[in-house]
Amino acid sequence: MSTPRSHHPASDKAIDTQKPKPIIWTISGSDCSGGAGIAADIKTMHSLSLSLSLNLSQDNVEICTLITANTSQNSECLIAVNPVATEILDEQAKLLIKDKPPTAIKIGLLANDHQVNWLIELLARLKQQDPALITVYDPVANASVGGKFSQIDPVAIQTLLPYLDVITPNLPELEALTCLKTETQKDTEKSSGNKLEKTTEQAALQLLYQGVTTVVVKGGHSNDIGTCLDSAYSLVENCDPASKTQLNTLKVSSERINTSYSHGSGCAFASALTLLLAQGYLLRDALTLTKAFINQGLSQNVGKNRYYGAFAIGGFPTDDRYFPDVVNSYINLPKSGFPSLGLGNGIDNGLCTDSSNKSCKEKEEKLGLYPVIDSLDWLKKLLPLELNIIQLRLKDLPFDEIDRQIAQAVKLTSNTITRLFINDYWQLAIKHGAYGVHLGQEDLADADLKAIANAGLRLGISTHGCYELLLARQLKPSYLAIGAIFPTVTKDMTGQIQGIENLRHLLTLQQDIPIVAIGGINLERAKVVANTGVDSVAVVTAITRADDYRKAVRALKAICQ
Ligand SMILES: Cc1ncc(COP(=O)(O)OP(=O)(O)O)c(N)n1
Ligand SMILES: Cc1nc(C(=O)O)sc1CCOP(=O)(O)O
Ligand SMILES: [Mg+2]
Repeated sequence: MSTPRSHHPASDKAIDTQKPKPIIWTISGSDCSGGAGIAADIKTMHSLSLSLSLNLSQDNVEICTLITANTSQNSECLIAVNPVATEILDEQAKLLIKDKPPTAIKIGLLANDHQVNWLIELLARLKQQDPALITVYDPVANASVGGKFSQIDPVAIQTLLPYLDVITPNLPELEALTCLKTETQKDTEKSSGNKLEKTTEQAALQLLYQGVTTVVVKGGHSNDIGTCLDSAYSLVENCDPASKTQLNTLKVSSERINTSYSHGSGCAFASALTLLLAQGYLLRDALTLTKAFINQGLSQNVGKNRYYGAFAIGGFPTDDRYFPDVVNSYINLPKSGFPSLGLGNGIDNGLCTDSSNKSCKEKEEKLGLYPVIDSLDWLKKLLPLELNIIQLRLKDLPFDEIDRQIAQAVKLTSNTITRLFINDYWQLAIKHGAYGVHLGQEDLADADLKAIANAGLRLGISTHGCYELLLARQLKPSYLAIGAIFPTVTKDMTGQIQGIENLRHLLTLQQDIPIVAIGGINLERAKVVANTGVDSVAVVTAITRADDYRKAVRALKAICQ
């Protein structure tokens, strides 16, 4: 799982036909009451996969089951675990390897050390055959109704860790795995959130050093009665050779949902995460969507007063209210956000000082076509074509030359209807009084957003998937760009191709911020992109490599307005 897959679940059929269905093995226990274990795994993965495709016609997953134990439990107690012999599990695995080799394996209840040792051998073999195999382990230890599922020696689990891509403990499970005290609801003395995060991080680091690639800690058992924070920790290679690795942390937080109907939510969490990773989502997006899926399920049962109700398994989450906040402490948030682009609702764009210019006074509804260009020559060619917005994206030039070109570009666009956005160089955009700045996610951490807002400049931000979109929308930018919609020759976007269906999903999270779609959009694809309802379509090569750029602009403009 270490490298993201280049395909995406929701890619446009025109460019991405006949992808093989992922095959997911679930190695978990059976819960005779049907709320958790293998039943929850199968329901979660089929339900998510079916509704992932907006036309609801494709169940894009094959699920195979290896049952580790036949448990006797109901909503009140766990009576027996009844492990299945490893000989039987091995017989099943051998049959499946020939017939249905796994894309991903979701592991739940392991009933004893024999099963752990059998699994280690199996995963070692499978990972050797297919290094891209995704393995996710939900370390089920205690039943939510009380009672223990297994008495596995923690040392056996440590030996399993190097074969796992993701482990998904809750806080008590993290404590049991690491012998480090985090903070659970059993603690009498409430300590600060900061301290909890530090000790959780330490415990996660211990597991990472033992060989698992990512630790996803579920915060459902924390002392915090107001919020529930889930975090994903992984070690990444550091560019600085002095410190070889650094800890990468993703945090998503939601208001706590109080319901007693959460039986099976841990299994559903790990199954959703596995399915989404197998479908090609990056970890950050799979985590965010899984959290939204869990919030959606927990919310279904709030206020209900039934005798028994397991976690409610729904479809792919699209309702904004279930999506978590992305927690970031590094971005300096300006309070009131950034000025709007003056679009829609008959608002004057405020750009033109020449009151006799008719087109200046027109009230615009849509941003429309958004050329992204790399020279003043292109700017001069495009300005007469009366575009609402153009971006100057200068790369690989000496700083002085960039300074000069930005100054010149601002001059050229003054007294025109064209909004000039400057890519990357926010200080120069402020210095020369450009209309706006476009920043990527990597640029955000280094930019002084307050200075950009105080100077009255508009801000556009690139996003690639729901995690980045949620993060960026907190900044209340003037527009959000979503990319890359299709593969593009202009820039390496491997692993970040959104496709049309995912673009549609992301549009449900826009919160009235104008959306620009970018990446691999040509004349043919512009129609389907515009039909999603985006406010603007940004292109590079569809114009700069067109046989006749004027014709291309006219045609694209007509589609995008
Ligand atoms: C409209 C629009 N969307 C996305 C980008 C990409 O910006 P960024 O991620 O900062 O990458 P570079 O353009 O700097 O390579 C964009 N420029 N414009
Ligand atoms: C500059 C850029 N940013 C992208 C993103 O997804 O953030 S895609 C992209 C390249 C767009 O070029 P073309 O129209 O030639 O495909
Ligand atoms: Mg950039």
